[in-house]
Amino acid sequence: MVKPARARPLGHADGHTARRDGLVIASHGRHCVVETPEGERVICHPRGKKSQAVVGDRVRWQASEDEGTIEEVLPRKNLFYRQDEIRTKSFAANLDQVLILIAAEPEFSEAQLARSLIAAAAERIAPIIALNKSDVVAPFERAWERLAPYRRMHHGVLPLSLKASPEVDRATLMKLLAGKTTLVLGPSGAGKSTLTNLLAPGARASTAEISQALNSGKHTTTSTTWYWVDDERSTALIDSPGFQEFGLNHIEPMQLAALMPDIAEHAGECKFYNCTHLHEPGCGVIPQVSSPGHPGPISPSRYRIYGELFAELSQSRHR
Ligand SMILES: Nc1nc2c(ncn2[C@@H]2O[C@H](COP(=O)(O)OP(=O)(O)OP(=O)(O)O)[C@@H](O)[C@H]2O)c(=O)[nH]1
Ligand SMILES: [Zn+2]
Repeated sequence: MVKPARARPLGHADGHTARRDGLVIASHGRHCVVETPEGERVICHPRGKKSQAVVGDRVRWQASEDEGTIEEVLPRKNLFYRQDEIRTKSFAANLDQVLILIAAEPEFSEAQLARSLIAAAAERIAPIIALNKSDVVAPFERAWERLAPYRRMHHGVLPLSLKASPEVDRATLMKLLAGKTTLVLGPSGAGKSTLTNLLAPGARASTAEISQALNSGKHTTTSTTWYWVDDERSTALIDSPGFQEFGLNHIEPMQLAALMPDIAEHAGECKFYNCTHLHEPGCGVIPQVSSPGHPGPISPSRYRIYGELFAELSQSRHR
């Protein structure tokens, strides 16, 4: 329930109200919803630029009139964001992991998948890749095949069928998610709402309520929302749109190789310490790229994505 906080003086005789702890569970434009340790929800505004908070932030806030003011954003463990030419957009803070949900259909974009993995790696956030709709057999087989390079990486790929085997999938997911804060990302139609409804059945009603409170009835959607999976409030999912446009402008081109595990594995074998792995003689990466008649550990698609991103990030830096 989103309740306005009452402006009651808490503790201080000099008239100041006390600062209280809170967790940001939704944000929209400049205001956000803060949840107290007791589970009360309060609409808050930042005091200034410095107290601009994102979902997942731990904050100190103070009750004012009928709402609240964020006085301080506590230090973040990480901040997951994307950045394009125009703006930086934060997804969420203080994450334990990112669950990237794609599906047999609609066909997923490997470039988008790679980008989100790079963004997670840059913030040292562990990724889980799940491929949904295993019941749609032929498209699933094609998608599973396309994911071969990702299945070989440390995180692997988790097959799901959220519609056909919800109970089995719920149990599998709960083992991975229990006690953690997980950001769920994925293209439209992959099954994000299905997953959220399966794990946090009250989620839809709670979003509707939050959106309404934040927008005072206007028909705009909340951008990012936090859902508790359990009554004890130890396991959380964060739902966020924006998988489609995953700008990585905050990443240096020379950082890229280190953020792609299959390329990083061979990037230490290059002759030049500042090798871009694009054309240099003595490069340790290039000979490892698989080609017809020359199988190798780096898939051509991953290497192509590396090259495209390198060019994109170099260009955006030279403007
Ligand atoms: N065949 C099949 N369909 C599924 C499965 N999981 C979800 N779907 C269907 O896929 C469609 C999209 O699922 P949603 O959960 O709405 O997807 P979403 O990612 O939330 O999509 P947006 O709301 O557009 O972001 C729905 O029609 C679901 O019923 C599955 O395991 N198998
Ligand atoms: Zn190299």
